[in-house]
Amino acid sequence: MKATHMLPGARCQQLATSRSQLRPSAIPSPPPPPQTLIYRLSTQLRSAAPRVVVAGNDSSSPDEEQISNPDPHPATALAQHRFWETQPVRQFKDGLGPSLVEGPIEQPTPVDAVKQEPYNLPALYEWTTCDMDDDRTCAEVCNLLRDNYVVNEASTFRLSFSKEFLRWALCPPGYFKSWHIGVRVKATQKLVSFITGVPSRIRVRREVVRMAEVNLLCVHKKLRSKRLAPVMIKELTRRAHLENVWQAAYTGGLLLPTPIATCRYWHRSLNPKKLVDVRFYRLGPRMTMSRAVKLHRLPEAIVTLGFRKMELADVPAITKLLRGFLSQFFIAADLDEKDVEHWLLPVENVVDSYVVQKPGTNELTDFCSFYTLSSSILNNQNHSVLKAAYSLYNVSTKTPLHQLVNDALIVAKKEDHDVFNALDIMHNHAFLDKLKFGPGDWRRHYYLYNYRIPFALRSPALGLVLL
Ligand SMILES: CCCCCCCCCCCCCC(=O)SCCNC(=O)CCNC(=O)[C@H](O)C(C)(C)COP(=O)(O)OP(=O)(O)OC[C@H]1O[C@@H](n2cnc3c(N)ncnc32)[C@H](O)[C@@H]1OP(=O)(O)O
Repeated sequence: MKATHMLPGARCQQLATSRSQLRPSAIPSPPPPPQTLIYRLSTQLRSAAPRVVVAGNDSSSPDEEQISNPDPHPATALAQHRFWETQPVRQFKDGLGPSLVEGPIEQPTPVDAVKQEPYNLPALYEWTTCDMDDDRTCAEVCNLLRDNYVVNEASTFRLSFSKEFLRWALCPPGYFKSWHIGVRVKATQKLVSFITGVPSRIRVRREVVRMAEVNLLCVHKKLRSKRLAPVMIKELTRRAHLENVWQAAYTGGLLLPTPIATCRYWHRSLNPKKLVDVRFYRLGPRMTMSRAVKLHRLPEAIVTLGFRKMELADVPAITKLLRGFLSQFFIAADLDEKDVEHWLLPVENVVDSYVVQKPGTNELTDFCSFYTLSSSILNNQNHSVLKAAYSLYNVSTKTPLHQLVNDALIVAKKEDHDVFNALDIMHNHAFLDKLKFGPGDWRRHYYLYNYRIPFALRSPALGLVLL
């Protein structure tokens, strides 16, 4: 699970938004519209309640019509990548098709053959392992990210991580401290770069693969474009290999070789007035503030009988519900009870989960969850923080999905979130329009490292939220 992220893969996309009634203004200009299979298929898909999720079907080989669709990322149109062209990832020039083998690209070596020494850094810098339990180190990481992590193009918002959030995101069951990697200036000990991985199990089709979920890659603004990022990535890769982990999952807004799927953030305004004030939204020509407020008004009380906050005792039932739900996606998180306890049990201002308990019984029928991540609002006199909720996993077996998520919107609003974000993955497309989410401008690419999927997946094929 993760992220990047949400978030954070290129998190700026979370900050960009448009909607027919509320239009973006100074928010990032969209990348060129992808003339892609993914895009066309996901559009078609909205009308066609998908159960499955390969760009085509769920049989082991996609049919002719599906594989003859154009490659979403034809090699001729794309930039060269000095670093990525050397890595075990599907290259743009490989194209797509059944002749390519699905699965690991490189085979593992014995762990004792893995390079034992860290990669070289320029002489002024040194490696550090960031102990997130240590308050001072954790604060240093927060500060590095606060000043240097993802901003939107107009530089009006920057993602802002609390210590609690970082500990939740970086210390799941079985995590490796050695995967929380920093670089310091030797002379001053200032932290200037960071990258993290957390261990996870991800099922791709029928294979459950141990992976690192990589996130929070950050290089200090003054050290950009000096090829430090590839060294950070190689060092994390080396440390993952030392733990016998040979695959990774990550997301980002940058187009690199080669996404397994591309999805988009949708935004549901909870506090339209503030969102307009801080220029997250711009009112469309036929929209007034009072109409926008009215349009986005939510009921005061939740609608679903038996809707309540998740508790520790719910973990086994929720794990079962979630595993059943996730089994239908081509690629999905493989979560056990320990994972569910860590990732989904509520932590104030970090993660919220709600269950629906059938009245008069112990049966849990439905589940919804979101995490909280704020952004600093730069250069605004009235507001300094934008509080956003990000949809995690929503499972409905009895309550209609849109009703369940509407109740999540109501509780998120009560907890002072300004906006509720959701990716168009899993079954989310089924509630986005209905609940007045608007599509954001930026896309988020999902990647696998050292694992080839030889066809394009539609975003509803993804049963995996990376932070
Ligand atoms: C088995 C285990 C494996 C584990 C590893 C799995 C892979 C994990 C991969 C990491 C997943 C991270 C997930 C997240 O955290 S996504 C969030 C990324 N962070 C930000 O956007 C924060 C603000 N930006 C920065 O701090 C810097 O601009 C960063 C650090 C992003 C690049 O620094 P800088 O701008 O100074 O560049 P450079 O001169 O050092 O290096 C240039 C090279 O780096 C490639 N580059 C640039 N950005 C990214 C990116 N987001 N993913 C992968 N590669 C990236 C770029 O294409 C080029 O290579 P090539 O195009 O020439 O080939």
